[in-house]
Amino acid sequence: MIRLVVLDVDGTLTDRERRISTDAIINIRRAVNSGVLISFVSGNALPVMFGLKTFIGTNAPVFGENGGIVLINDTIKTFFSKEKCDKFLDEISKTTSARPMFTNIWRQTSSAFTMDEKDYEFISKEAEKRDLYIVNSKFTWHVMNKGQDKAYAVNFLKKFYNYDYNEILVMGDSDNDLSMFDLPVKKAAPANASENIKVKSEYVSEFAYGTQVGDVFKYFGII
Ligand SMILES: O=C(O)COP(=O)(O)O
Ligand SMILES: [Mg+2]
Repeated sequence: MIRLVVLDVDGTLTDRERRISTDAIINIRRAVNSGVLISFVSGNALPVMFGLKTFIGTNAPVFGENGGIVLINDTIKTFFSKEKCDKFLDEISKTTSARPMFTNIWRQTSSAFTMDEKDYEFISKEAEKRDLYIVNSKFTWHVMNKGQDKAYAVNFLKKFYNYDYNEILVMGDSDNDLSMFDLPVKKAAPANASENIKVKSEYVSEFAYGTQVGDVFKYFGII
C-alpha cells in the first residue's frame, strides 16, 4: 500500500509555463484526506516549496534544491553547502554563456543558472573536476554537490517515516528526477516525461503536466 507520495513540481504538476494544474491540486488534496503523505521534492528554492505546501495543504516535509534542503516541522535543515557551487558558477560565467538565476538569493546548498546548450560539454566537465555536477530540469540548470539529489531526499523521508521502499511512490518528468527513479520505489510519469524517465516507470499516464495526478493515484489505489 502506498503511504508516501514524492512529487516533482515543474513539468509534473505544472505545464511548460510553470502554471500548476488545478486537477493536480484537487487530487493531491484527495490523497491528503485519505491519509496518504504528500511531499514535494523540486530543484526549485525552498520558499517556493513552502508556498506550495501551505496553500495546497500537504502533510509531509518538502525539499528544495534537488534534495539539498528540507522544511520539516517548521525547521529548515541543510545537507550540503552552496559555497563551491557559487564559486564555480562565478568562474564559468566569466568565460561561457552561463548566467546565475535570481532565485540563487533563496538557495543555501546549490546554484541555478541558464546557459546555451553549446557550452554543456565544457561546463559539465569543469564541474566534474570540482566534484560537482550539473543537471537540467527542463526549466533550469543546477550546479549540485556530488551526492545531492532527489534520491537523497527520498531516502531521508523513508528513514524519517520508517517506511519500506514499496510504500513510496515517486512521480517526475526529467533528468533531475532520475536518481529517485533508480530507487526500488513505485514510479509513475506524466505523458510529457522524457523517455529516460518513462522507461523506468511502472506506470506512464496518457495525461500530462499535472492532469495525470488523479489517473496515477487511481492506478496505485491512493484515491
Ligand atoms: O528546476 C527547477 O527549479 C524546478 O524543477 P523541478 O520542480 O522539475 O525539480
Ligand atoms: Mg520536473
